[in-house]
Amino acid sequence: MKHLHTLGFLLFALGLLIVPLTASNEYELRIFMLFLIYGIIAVGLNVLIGLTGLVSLGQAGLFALGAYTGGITATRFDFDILMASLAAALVSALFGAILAYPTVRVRGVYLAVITIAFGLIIENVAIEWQSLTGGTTGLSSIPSPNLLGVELSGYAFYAVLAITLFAATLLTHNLKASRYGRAMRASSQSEIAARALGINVPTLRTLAFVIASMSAGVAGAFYSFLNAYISPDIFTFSDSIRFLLMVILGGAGSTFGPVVGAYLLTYLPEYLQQLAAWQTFAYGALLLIVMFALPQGILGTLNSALKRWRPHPRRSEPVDARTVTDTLRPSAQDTSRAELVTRALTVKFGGLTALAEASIRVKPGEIHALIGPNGAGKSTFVNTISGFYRPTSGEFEIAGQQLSGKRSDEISRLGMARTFQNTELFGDMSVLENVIVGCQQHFGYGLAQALVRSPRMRREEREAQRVAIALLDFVGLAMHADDEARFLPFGLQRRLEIARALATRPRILLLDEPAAGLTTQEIDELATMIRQIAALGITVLLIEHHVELIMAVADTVTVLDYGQVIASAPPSVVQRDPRVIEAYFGGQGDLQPTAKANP
Ligand SMILES: Nc1ncnc2c1ncn2[C@@H]1O[C@H](COP(=O)(O)OP(=O)(O)OP(=O)(O)O)[C@@H](O)[C@H]1O
Repeated sequence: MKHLHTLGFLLFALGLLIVPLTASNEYELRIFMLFLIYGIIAVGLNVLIGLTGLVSLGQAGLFALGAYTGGITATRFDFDILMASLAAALVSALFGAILAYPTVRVRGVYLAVITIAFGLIIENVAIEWQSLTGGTTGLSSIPSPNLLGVELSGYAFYAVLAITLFAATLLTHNLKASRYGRAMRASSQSEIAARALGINVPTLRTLAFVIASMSAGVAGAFYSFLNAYISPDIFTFSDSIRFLLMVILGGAGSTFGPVVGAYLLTYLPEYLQQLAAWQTFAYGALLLIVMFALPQGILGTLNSALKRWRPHPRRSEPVDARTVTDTLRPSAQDTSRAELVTRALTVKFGGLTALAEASIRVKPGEIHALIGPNGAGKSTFVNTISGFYRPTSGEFEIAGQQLSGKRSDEISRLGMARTFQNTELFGDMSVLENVIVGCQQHFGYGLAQALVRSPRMRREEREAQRVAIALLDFVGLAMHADDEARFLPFGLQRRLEIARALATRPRILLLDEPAAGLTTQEIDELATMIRQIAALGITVLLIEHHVELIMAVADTVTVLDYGQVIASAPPSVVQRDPRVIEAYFGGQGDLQPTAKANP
């Protein structure tokens, strides 16, 4: 795929060089320049839609903001094209960040409505703020573009647009292949898993909004120079839909998809002009047909076909067995740092007390099982100490460090990793990528380094790959490294979740019902793996119903009933504790491995 992308960029550059030469008149060149401007919007919007999975129907508003900022700064302050587009980028980025704020709370259709409202507000402000925008008459006499005092002729302006689109495509391609793009894709597939791996999802979404807004803003400034005139009716809601369609039609998430989409949706209306009254109908019908036939968009479908057609790469790199130990041990070596203590932890849901003053001490380096009948509060306990629920009262800490009140991503970065009762993998990503997302919190490279693929970025990515392969080998999945995670059998998906959690280099690993749905042989293998993990110095908190597994591996068992801790002792003691037997069997039977623990 890497070589295909290089070839793609070469062909793209060649196309951008050759096409303007084929333009026989100024009109044709202008249409091509319009495509470049739309391409810049679509490429930026692709970061939002294709990577984070969020939808904006307000891009025309941001495009207008950029156009007015560019037009006003050029006419009033004599800004050249560089300064005007920088100003437009800044203003739109600011509005993009504001627009991103609600995304922390809402998604899906609500987010779409908010972005529509934003677009409409901008359109109306452009109409009403006459002294600045010229109202419905618009802003005319925008000077022809100049760069550092040199006027840009038709072809020179074309070159500026072409270079910008090429650079935007390259930068977003680099972003996609970096920790940022990977984290964006991960958070769109499972937000809770992303948070549990230390990813700050709201910040990431804000970044995607800002990138999409900046590119719309810059495109807007270019547009004001190309048109020399702007008015509110140029930036309508239907333009927002067109920009969205460019991304979806071309292939959301693919590198060149938005460029192809922008090309088609710039030229299609032109070609369809001959159909006179049928133009809009034909336009809509064509779009419908393409979307039905190619739901992943043109390049998205092509990419999938290529993946199927190409022989599946198998990793043959030798796995360095020491890597797992080297990676995991340093973080867990100082075992005193791996103690988890909760004090009178209480969680109430309305009138229901799910967890009642639960005080539990998980000693460093031990395998500590948390059991209890259905509804006892185990999941509530796990979700609270991993930062997904806020405790009503009480506190908890790792190695003396207070964690109550911290977010799930912060808790993950402080050394607590978890798996989920219902596996939460990033299904569309490869098995290897899933584990690399886990490694990411130890990366040091920043956004600028990601955008230019700096040597540090490449070094850290290579190192993460090495660690991820070693971890996959550890859980017996190395040969599946390049498979898509969703195609793994269930038992292997559970192992992948463990490898991914280990990639964060945790001090404490929470395993939430890891044996659920596994065969007897898989459970035996899981027991061995849990012991190996504990041997590395990592404290394991195991929430489980499977009594055999608990008796086989646990050093201590804590029993919850109606949210209260009713016992905490070695397994042999707990299984004879009358209170535990009462909780499970109403006073009859005993908690032997053959007994069913989850009635
Ligand atoms: N988000 C929530 N809102 C309201 N009530 C909840 C919520 N989560 C859990 N509960 C309630 O809290 C109690 C404890 O539930 P919890 O899921 O923690 O138990 P559990 O021990 O994990 O059960 P299971 O073994 O079935 O997973 C239950 O009565 C449950 O209905």
